[in-house]
Amino acid sequence: MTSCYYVNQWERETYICANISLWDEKRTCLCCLWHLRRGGRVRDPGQHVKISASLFTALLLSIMLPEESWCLTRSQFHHYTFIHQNIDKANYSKRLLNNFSFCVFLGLPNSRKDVVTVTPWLAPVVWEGTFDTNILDAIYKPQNITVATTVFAVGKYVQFLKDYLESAEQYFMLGYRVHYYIFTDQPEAVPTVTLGADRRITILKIPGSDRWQEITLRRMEMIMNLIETQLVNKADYIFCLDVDTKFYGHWGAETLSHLVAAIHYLFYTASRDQFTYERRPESQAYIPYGEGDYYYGGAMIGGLVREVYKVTKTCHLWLNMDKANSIEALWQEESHLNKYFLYNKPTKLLSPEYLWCDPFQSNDVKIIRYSHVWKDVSKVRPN
Ligand SMILES: CC(=O)N[C@H]1[C@@H](OP(=O)(O)OP(=O)(O)OC[C@H]2O[C@@H](n3ccc(=O)[nH]c3=O)[C@H](O)[C@@H]2O)O[C@H](CO)[C@H](O)[C@@H]1O
Ligand SMILES: [Mn+2]
Repeated sequence: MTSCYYVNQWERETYICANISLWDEKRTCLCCLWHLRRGGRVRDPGQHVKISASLFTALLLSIMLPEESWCLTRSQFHHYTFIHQNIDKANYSKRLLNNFSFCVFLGLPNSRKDVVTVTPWLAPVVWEGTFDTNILDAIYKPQNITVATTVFAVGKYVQFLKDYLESAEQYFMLGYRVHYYIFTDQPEAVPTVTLGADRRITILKIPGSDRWQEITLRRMEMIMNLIETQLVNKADYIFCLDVDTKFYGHWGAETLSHLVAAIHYLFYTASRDQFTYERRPESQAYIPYGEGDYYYGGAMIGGLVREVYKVTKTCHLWLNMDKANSIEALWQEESHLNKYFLYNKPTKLLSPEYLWCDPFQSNDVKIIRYSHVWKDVSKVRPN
């Protein structure tokens, strides 16, 4: 057993990281090790603080930790996530809630051996088989949270709304308070969908556009404004989603975290130099070859409202800077999001189960939860 423990103030999150064997030998926090291995510098080494042995031992014992790498994220918001299979559920969460104001995320290297379930910075990657809905619901439901979602349906994309909404009513955050915000140039075309208890829709009228790139780009600014004017203190979490999509399976509390990104279905096995990042240094979205963690899809951004606010504000700023320099990133705001997530690591990643595309198939993806429907772009896009 290790006798070495640090609280690592790294990126804006606080992690407690431990890997029993690595720590015994090297006395180095895993996050830093990862940076060192990649030729980078250790960030803020002065901020590594030892926590008390008794707290650490209590944590280890209380969660019956397997001797593997794991990570805890401290939360000022007092929410707790625990993902593990072999524990006495009720007893566990009670003990944890009583003893620690920690939000525990366990990337479970053992639960799925065929896919990557934890990132190099020790954020979990959510796959089927890595979480327990009963535990998560027991933790989140009493907190009475509100989950906002935004979706844009401009021009011919209003045709996707019906399936999007009806399927979300079947699978998305069931049992939680959900507030859909629909941005559209045709409020009258929003279909009437029967909503479950505690779920509602707000329609926001926005101008149309004759460039699809413009529509997708403008989302950042509009979501930022929505958060500023309507969501602060009204919603806890937010998911910003594409409309040309459908839910096919459970999407629940396992997706909640500070900052959540989804791995793009085309790139989850690709190497970083194959990622379609923006490669022109003139753009604010520029990521050089040799850098990058994952390629994230632009069709899903999630997390605490205040975290997503920062994403949209930063991307909006970068988009404006690019515009002033007459450059548009290769994949519009998706390119900027990828840049943002490179320097502000998501605290949770959703596997491609949560951002799939209908015609594709994969052995790793045991269940498709949310997917792009096939669209003939020449028929639905204005240009
Ligand atoms: C899987 C995935 O991550 N998809 C991303 C990808 O292509 P996509 O092909 O998925 O982009 P898209 O055509 O679906 O456009 C993104 C979204 O903008 C809205 N819209 C777009 C056009 C229009 O005429 N009306 C309208 O309402 C709509 O909500 C749509 O879902 O790249 C885009 C930017 O280049 C976005 O980052 C998408 O999220
Ligand atoms: Mn789309």
